[in-house]
Amino acid sequence: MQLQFAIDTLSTDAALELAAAAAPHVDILELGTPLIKSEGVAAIRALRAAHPDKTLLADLKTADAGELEADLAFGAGADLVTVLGTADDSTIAGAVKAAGKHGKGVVVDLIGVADKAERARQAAELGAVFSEFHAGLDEQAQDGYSLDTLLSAGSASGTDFSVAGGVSVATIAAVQAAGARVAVAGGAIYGAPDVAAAAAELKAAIA
Ligand SMILES: O=C([C@H](O)CO)[C@H](O)[C@H](O)COP(=O)(O)O
Repeated sequence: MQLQFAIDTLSTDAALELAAAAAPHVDILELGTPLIKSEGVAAIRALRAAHPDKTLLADLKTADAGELEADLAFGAGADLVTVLGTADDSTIAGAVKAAGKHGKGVVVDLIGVADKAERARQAAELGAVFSEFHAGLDEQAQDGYSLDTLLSAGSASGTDFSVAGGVSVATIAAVQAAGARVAVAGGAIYGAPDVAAAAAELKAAIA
């Protein structure tokens, strides 16, 4: 299983600092949605320049104009982009078309999707490389939130999937046991006092 670091910061400088510390211990560097909204695709160019050989995921969470938005991010150096599972099939298909042009890939983010397993199967048919079983920061803050629901749905989907929703050192082994292709961790890394050590600890837990 791969480890993806969601860099949910607001400035490119902060993202570069976090990425430099965590990169040796993670497989995928994710430019978080807040970062891309704050800094634009210039942040993708900066991370690409600093990490020429690392897999970069731009968490665009595209809802419309899939081909246009994906093309922008791939052109700036992203290897993977996210499109919302709640978007129209044609939006996902458009992003997949752009991915084909650049030799890159699309991840479908299932945040807010009721039947995540079924939508993941549809996303695979539309050409997504995998789907992200995701509970966002707002859902995580609600009473009774549990990662287990995401893990069961991911396993039941029969697709390649990632999991995001407050993954931590306490839960990452369960993510791996559920059969995920990628575990996504944001706050557990960028919120730690020692970012490099936190990333290394997560990686060691799934080695
Ligand atoms: O995608 C995310 C969220 O919607 C904010 O943009 C996070 O990157 C994702 O949830 C992973 O972060 P943690 O939940 O803090 O691990």
